[in-house]
Amino acid sequence: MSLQKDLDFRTLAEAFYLQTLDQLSRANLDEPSLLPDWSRKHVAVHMMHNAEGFMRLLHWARTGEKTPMYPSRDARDQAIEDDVKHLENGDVITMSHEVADELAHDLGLLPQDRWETQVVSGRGATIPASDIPWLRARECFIHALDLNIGMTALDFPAEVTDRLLTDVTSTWEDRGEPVNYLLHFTDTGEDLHMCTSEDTQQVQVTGHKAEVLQHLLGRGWPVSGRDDNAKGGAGDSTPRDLPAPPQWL
Ligand SMILES: O=C(O)/C=C/C(=O)CC(=O)C(=O)O
Repeated sequence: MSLQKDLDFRTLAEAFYLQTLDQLSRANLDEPSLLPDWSRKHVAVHMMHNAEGFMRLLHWARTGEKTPMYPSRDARDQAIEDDVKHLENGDVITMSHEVADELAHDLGLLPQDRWETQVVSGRGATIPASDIPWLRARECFIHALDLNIGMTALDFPAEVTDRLLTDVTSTWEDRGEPVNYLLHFTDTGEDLHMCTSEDTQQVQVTGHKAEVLQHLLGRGWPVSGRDDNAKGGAGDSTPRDLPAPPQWL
């Protein structure tokens, strides 16, 4: 995947996320997100901190000065809780826009020959700086769903759905997570055998590629007006029968 493509995905994703956030009033930012124990405000604050963390990694790549994304995972979690408590809801929405602009600015500052500089992600993985645009893009797309206003993976561009499916597979493979899925996509007619362990009982999932993706991401089955979905999904396995997938990140 080219760097320019990932930069374009990031721009698109940021707009997708901010348009979702902007539909919330100040008051309903306090309501639950799709993530356990997190309000929508937790998601929004995390997204601001995530952009700031990626800016620290871009600084690292640009200057060589080692500036980690977060001091530690615990410090990251505490900083989210602190800002949820202390920031006004209206300020969180305004600052979310500002920080996205700052990140776009910093991405534009990185010279061509610094993109392959190795930095350390917030999850401790050593990555080239060129991974940052896509990592931010996927945070934006997935956390837009977590804001819990009814946005679904069916709203993602098809290329993003494909890319996220590849990410889910490679993450499970890298982690040695035993999965054995036979996926049938009703929109494209494709079958995908996503298998890291033949010994694991096979689970068959049938639906639009985006619906299947959303399920595999652990965000439930999208509620839509489609007839086959209303019946619980066409094919061998209805969404209601499906076991929860392993956590992917
Ligand atoms: O998705 C990844 O592999 C990496 C993501 C991050 O480094 C960002 C975070 O984990 C975070 O902001 O909490």
